[in-house]
Amino acid sequence: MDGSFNTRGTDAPFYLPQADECDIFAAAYARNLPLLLKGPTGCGKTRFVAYMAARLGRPLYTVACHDDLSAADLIGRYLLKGGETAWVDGPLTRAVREGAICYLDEVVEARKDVAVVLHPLTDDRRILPIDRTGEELQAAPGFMLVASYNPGYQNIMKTLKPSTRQRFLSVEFTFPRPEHEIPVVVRESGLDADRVSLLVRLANKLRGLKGQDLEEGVSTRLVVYAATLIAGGMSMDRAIRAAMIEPLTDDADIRAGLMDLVVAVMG
Ligand SMILES: Nc1ncnc2c1ncn2[C@@H]1O[C@H](COP(=O)(O)OP(=O)(O)OP(=O)(O)O)[C@@H](O)[C@H]1O
Repeated sequence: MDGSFNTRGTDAPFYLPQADECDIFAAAYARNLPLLLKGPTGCGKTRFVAYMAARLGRPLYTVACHDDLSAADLIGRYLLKGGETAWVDGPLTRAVREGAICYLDEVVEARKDVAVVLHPLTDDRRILPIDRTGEELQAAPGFMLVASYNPGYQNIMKTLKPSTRQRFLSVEFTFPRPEHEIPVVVRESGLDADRVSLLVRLANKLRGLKGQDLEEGVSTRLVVYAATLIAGGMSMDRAIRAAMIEPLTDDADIRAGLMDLVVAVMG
C-alpha cells in the first residue's frame, strides 16, 4: 500500500477559491510547469488539487509522503507474483505514463533519494529514468507534478533544498479569511452560519497564539470537525474541546488556558 489513490471519473469536489490559485494552477498545467503549495496543515491544499484535477479532467495520484517513503515507492519495484517477478509501476510512474497529475503531499518528509528522481521530471526534459528496468520515460502530455509542504514546522532539517524548490512555481496558502472560511465550514458541516461564525472567530483567536503557546494554529479541518459534531447534536463546549483544543497540544496547562479563551470568546 503506497497511500495513493486515483480519483478519475469523479465530479469536482467543492472548493472555494481563496485568491488566484486556480488561475496559477491552470497556467502551470498549460505550460508543463510543476507547482509547489506551501501552507499550514488542514487549510485546503489537498482539496484544491482534487478540485483542479477534476476541473482539468486529469486522473489524480495522491501520495502522502512520510519519512520512510523512498524513490522506489514512487517509481515502482519488482514484486513476486505467482512464483515470478514482475515489475509494478509506482504512482509517479503511472502518472508519467498516463499524463496524470501526481500530488506529493508533505514532500519534505520523504527520503532524500526522492528529490533526485524529481529533478529531471521538473525541468524541461520531463523524463523519469527507471534504473531498474532501463527505461527512460518521457512524461505523457497532461502530466503535472504538484507538491506541498508546511514551512511552519520548526524542523530545520526538513526544508527543501534551493535546487529542488527553485524548480517549482509556488503558491502560498494561509488560513482563509472569515468571509471565506465561514461559507466553507457551513457547506462542509451543515451547521448554521451564526454558530459557524462564532467557531471561526474562536479559531482566529487561537491562531493568534501560534508561536507563543502553540506550534500550529487551528486548521480549517478542525473547525469543520467541531461544526460537524455540533450539527450532529453535541454541545458547543464539548465539541470545541474535542475538535479545537485537545488536538492542539498535549500540555494540560496550556489547554486550560485555551479553555479560558474559549469562555471569553463564546460567552
Ligand atoms: N477553500 C476551501 N474550499 C473547500 N473546503 C475547504 C477549503 N479550505 C479548507 N477546506 C476544508 O478543510 C478540510 C481540510 O483541507 P485539506 O485536506 O485540503 O487540507 P491540507 O491543506 O491538504 O492539509 P494537509 O497538509 O494536512 O494534508 C477539507 O476537507 C475541507 O473540508
